[in-house]
Amino acid sequence: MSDTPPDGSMTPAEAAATPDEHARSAEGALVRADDVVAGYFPGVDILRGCNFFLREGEIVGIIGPNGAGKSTLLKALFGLIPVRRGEVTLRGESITSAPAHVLVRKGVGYVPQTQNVFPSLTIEENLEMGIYLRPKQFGEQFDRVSTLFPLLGERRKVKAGALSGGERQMVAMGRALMMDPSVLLLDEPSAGLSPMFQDEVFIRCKKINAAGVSIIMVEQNARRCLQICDRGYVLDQGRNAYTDTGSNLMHDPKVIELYLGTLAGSKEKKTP
Ligand SMILES: Nc1ncnc2c1ncn2[C@@H]1O[C@H](COP(=O)(O)OP(=O)(O)OP(=O)(O)O)[C@@H](O)[C@H]1O
Repeated sequence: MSDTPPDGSMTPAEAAATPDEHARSAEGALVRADDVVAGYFPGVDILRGCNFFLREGEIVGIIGPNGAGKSTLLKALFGLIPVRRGEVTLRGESITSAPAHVLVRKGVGYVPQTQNVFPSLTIEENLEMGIYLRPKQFGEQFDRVSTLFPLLGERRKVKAGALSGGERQMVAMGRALMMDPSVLLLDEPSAGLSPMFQDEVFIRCKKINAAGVSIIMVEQNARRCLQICDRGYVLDQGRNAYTDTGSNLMHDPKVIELYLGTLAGSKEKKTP
């Protein structure tokens, strides 16, 4: 049975969030989550049947109110919490609840929101931790990552604890890139940064994506996130509420009213 009412009472973005439409669109996706139920405590489900997909080359944003389950969805994709129902696949292969080190070997990187660097280690040592599974490739990968973010090479001997929040975020992303992942999961990369550094983070994400990495990004800064995303998902109470291109979501009256709030009338900024 179709989830979309024939009277067209759903907006296109709402209709796209239905399981039926998800099943149609997610065919051949790089990462795919179907009907995922997950949580932290027995009997308490935070994700209550989430659907998600990422195509090769895309940046996909996940936005929604506080406590909607955005970070929980990333953790479920990365095997940090058990999936109680549903399936997660990578290139069609099941990775449901696979441990993080297995996913890292398969080319998935994850940057948590907080405590994502070792403050007492240098930049170089932090990046070394990112490639402990293949230590012989350290030099080659450090050079590659430093080409993307020259500051990491220039300040390689500086302790991460001495860096600004924006620089620490760069170290965290750099470390996740050391294994040359094809997919990067970013949990609120702009959190706690000043507007200028937030902008830098979004520009950096575009740069990483242009280098061939597909990105899944959870963000509180919903408007800015949607500006750089190919597609976005709005989660609410552990379920899909809306999904569409970043641009369509940004201009969807219901999404503006419910989730973009007072920012709705604000001037849009362009990402170089
Ligand atoms: N480690 C944890 N243990 C128990 N409950 C948790 C844990 N992390 C999150 N939760 C709960 O799961 C729910 C969803 O949290 P989650 O962090 O996924 O939300 P979110 O959409 O990312 O929101 P926010 O932007 O506020 O982080 C919340 O009710 C939260 O209290």
